[in-house]
Amino acid sequence: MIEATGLTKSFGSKTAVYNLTFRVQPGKVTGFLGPNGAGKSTTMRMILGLDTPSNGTVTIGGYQYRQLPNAPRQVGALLDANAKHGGRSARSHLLCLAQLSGIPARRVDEVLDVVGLTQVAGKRSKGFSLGMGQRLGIAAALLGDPQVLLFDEPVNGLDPEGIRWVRELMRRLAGEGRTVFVSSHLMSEMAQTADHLIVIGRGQLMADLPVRAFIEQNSTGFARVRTPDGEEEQRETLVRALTEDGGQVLAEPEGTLKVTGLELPRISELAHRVDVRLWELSPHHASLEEAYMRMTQGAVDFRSTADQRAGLQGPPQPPYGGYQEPVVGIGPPQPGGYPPPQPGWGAPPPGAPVPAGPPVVPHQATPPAPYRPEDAR
Ligand SMILES: Nc1ncnc2c1ncn2[C@@H]1O[C@H](COP(=O)(O)OP(=O)(O)OP(=O)(O)O)[C@@H](O)[C@H]1O
Repeated sequence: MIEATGLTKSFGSKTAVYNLTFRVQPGKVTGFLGPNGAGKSTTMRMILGLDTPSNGTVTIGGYQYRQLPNAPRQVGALLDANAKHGGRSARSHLLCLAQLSGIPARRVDEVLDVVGLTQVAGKRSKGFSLGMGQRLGIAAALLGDPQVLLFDEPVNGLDPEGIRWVRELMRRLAGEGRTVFVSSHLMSEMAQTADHLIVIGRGQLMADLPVRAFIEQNSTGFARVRTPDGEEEQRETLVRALTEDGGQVLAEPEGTLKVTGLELPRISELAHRVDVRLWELSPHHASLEEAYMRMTQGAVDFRSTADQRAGLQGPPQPPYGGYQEPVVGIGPPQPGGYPPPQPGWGAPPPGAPVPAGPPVVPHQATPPAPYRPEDAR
């Protein structure tokens, strides 16, 4: 198990990680998520003794990494796939690492096989693609057959087949009872890989919970409704009834309606009342990606703006301005697609985990601007 308590790291006046407390349990894949610059790599480096915490502690199996007996046999990590001598072949790179850690040389061929690099084992790694480099980094992490594994963005540069392979590998390693801690930006990937999530923003803990609970607590449910095709009047009648009853209705390109703010039985009742037949009425949840975006929106360090093009003339427009997602509701259609979020719609629902607030413990480090739920609106 990995255990962090009050973990803090400052670089000069920059606080990269602030007061992080969490546990990473064995037998599970724990996803470590956060926007760019959130502090994921810094945290992983502190776990591995590569950075010294400014405050707090982090241990693996009760020991700080540097105190761990025979650490390379207990902990394997992929931090930076480029951290290798490009002039060496994949095999000799791994052989060097094995020798340094007292690992038998035959293990090198085993891990090359596991990551699918046997055929290029004699080639210099500087000619490797990003994906091959990632595979070599994963091979190095597996060398000591460790019980604890840390992977920083392991699917970076991998093609879909490679991504699936990493996913299966992580699941298999956790299934063998190992502790697997993996950072990623890809929520969709984590949804399929992780059992548990630790989410940070601006170095602070924002969520620590099972994937399923994360989705349930952070996603706004919605109903998808379909009225008989070609019966526009029926559809308009239903939209009016739903919006008058407090629902928000969005037309989807496939002809269905996305309804929020009303329970399914209520939608059914209203449809019955206005005599509209339904071809579909189904419950849905926002994806993990949507929940994550909403949670971390206020803690993003890097934001893009629309390209103003310095007054340059834009490319020619299609004659009718291109496709715009229609907005259904009473009144004239609004420009720009979806209407603005309503109060309580798109914001974290009641009961959602409250992100780490202002510090309670006096501290030398300057906390980063605390995340405020209103930032996400
Ligand atoms: N050695 C360093 N010196 C100064 N600042 C640093 C150092 N290492 C990290 N930082 C800063 O700390 C913050 C956290 O960086 P970190 O790399 O841990 O984030 P991350 O979540 O891993 O980001 P990414 O997903 O983009 O890799 C960033 O603002 C970064 O610029």
